[in-house]
Amino acid sequence: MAAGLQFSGVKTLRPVSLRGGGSSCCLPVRSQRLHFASSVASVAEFSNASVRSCLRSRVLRVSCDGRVVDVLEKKETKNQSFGEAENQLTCVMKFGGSSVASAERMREVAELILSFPNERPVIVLSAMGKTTNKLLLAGEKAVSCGVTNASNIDELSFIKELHLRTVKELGIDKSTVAPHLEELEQLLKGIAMMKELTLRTKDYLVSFGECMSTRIFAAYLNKIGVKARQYDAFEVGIITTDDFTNADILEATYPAVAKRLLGDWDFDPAIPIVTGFLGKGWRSCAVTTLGRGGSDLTATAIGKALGLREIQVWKDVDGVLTCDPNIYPRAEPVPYLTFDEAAELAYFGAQLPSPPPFLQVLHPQSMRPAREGDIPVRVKNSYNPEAPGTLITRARDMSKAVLTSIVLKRNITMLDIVSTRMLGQYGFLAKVFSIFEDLGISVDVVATSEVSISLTLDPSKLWSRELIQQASELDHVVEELEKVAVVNLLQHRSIISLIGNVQRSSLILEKAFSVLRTNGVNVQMISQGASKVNISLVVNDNEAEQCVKALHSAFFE
Ligand SMILES: Nc1ncnc2c1ncn2[C@@H]1O[C@H](COP(=O)(O)OP(=O)(O)O)[C@@H](O)[C@H]1O
Ligand SMILES: N[C@@H](CC(=O)OP(=O)(O)O)C(=O)O
Repeated sequence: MAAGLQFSGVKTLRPVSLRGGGSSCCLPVRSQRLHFASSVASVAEFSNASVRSCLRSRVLRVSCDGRVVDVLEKKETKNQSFGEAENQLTCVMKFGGSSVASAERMREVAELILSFPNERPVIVLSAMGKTTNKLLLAGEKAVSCGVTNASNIDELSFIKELHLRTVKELGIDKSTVAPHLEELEQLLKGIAMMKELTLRTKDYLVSFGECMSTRIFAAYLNKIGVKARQYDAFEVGIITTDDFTNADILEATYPAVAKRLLGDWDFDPAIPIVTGFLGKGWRSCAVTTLGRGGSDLTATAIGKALGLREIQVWKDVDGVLTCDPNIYPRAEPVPYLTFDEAAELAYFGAQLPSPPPFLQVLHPQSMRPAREGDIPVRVKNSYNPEAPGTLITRARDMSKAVLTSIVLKRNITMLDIVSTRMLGQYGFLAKVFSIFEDLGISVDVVATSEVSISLTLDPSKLWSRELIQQASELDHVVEELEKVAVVNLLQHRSIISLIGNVQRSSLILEKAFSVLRTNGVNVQMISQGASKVNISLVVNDNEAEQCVKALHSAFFE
């Protein structure tokens, strides 16, 4: 089991009074910590100021067998802006790759953080600029370039140059990243020698991006007199499944992260600078990643773990927009969203991770921890902090809401499955879905009649596999389905998701179909999910962009 799951056995010398849920009790802190580990609700109790002030006393570190290892005194901290130890961590601020792409951007981000003197944030960072894409490309080249050429891979030179230039321009020590760059080169040589890049190695390879950006930023904050402490997510308690390149965060993460970050903050306050995107596989103990764009999920998971007031995700756009600005530049910011709307938007907005560019506004799973912890998420523009951005909360005034956003998911595989009537209706549906379950493939959009099912396959589960494996898996699905049905595999389809107030579905559909008819587009499948915020339409890939533009004009302009 991963080390982050274990409790280190930190306890205070005296009992504390803990109030929460209307009752109060008096227990040694060790018991409280074990108690809060078993319940997320108790994390909020742990954040309680009265508990904290008691915790900031002398602390015993004890070994697993109960021996006292050392006694720690809380240090007095002279901290420029985040000074008083009574002050607690207030929010998460996550900055994506575009926000920390250069030394200049890092300076601006530091200024931006300091422009909120009342906040004591946990900072989550992605890799600088396009570092993740470059690392993946370097890994792919290493497979076939030969050991002697591995050091000369263009992408490696680019990454070295970017990081060394950044530390130089920020006036911090080269040693902040030099050992990582050295190890990265060795890793690429290893890949070249093995002529193989496994998913596990891929995750280790890309982790260098976040490991370096956070070290640079923490060193820079310390240099300008703002006390900061760097954390690697895989050391801090982000525990995941072992699904390399697309891992899920496990429940054990929340108490583990709270224990580590709150414990350190209580003991010696310094702004935590945490690597986004990364985790630690609970069985393998190896570095995992949460899927492309996964730093958003790191941010919301930390927000939930610490029971913080707000989670801010800072992007290069003025918030969540009415559609992808790369498809239609006249897209406009959406001021308010519910978690449900944002989750659907993020899920159906997820793009193929390769080839680059790879642009999605929010990680598809990122709303889950925020919704579970009921913590507002604010999407802001780090290039334009004045813009109000988008506020995502549990509920919002829907009385005037019709359509909120239009989302396009391209390159989808659709299956038309018509029963051969060998099975009854129940047996047919059950058989079809059991085939998907057995093969570990999830389904996105479904429409059924008595004897047929049309569905689209969730590409994110397929993306994490090698291309050749994807093709053989699709063949396998079709082969299995053909035992009970006539199957038509349709590729190059797109899902257009209309996110909004589905209470007004007739109005939305009337308008949408009028636009599609005018544009001569035939919808091949339609589904209104139980979520009540999303109507999905499937069209041909080559018609999809034109449809999104026309729908945007009709609904928003
Ligand atoms: N509906 C949408 N609203 C806002 N941005 C979107 C949307 N759909 C796609 N995008 C793209 O997502 C990008 C997200 O911003 P970015 O700064 O790249 O985030 P991060 O660095 O956190 O991944 C935008 O630049 C934009 O191109
Ligand atoms: N660096 C990772 C994780 C991430 O979240 O990045 P960004 O916040 O720049 O999308 C990626 O590119 O996928």
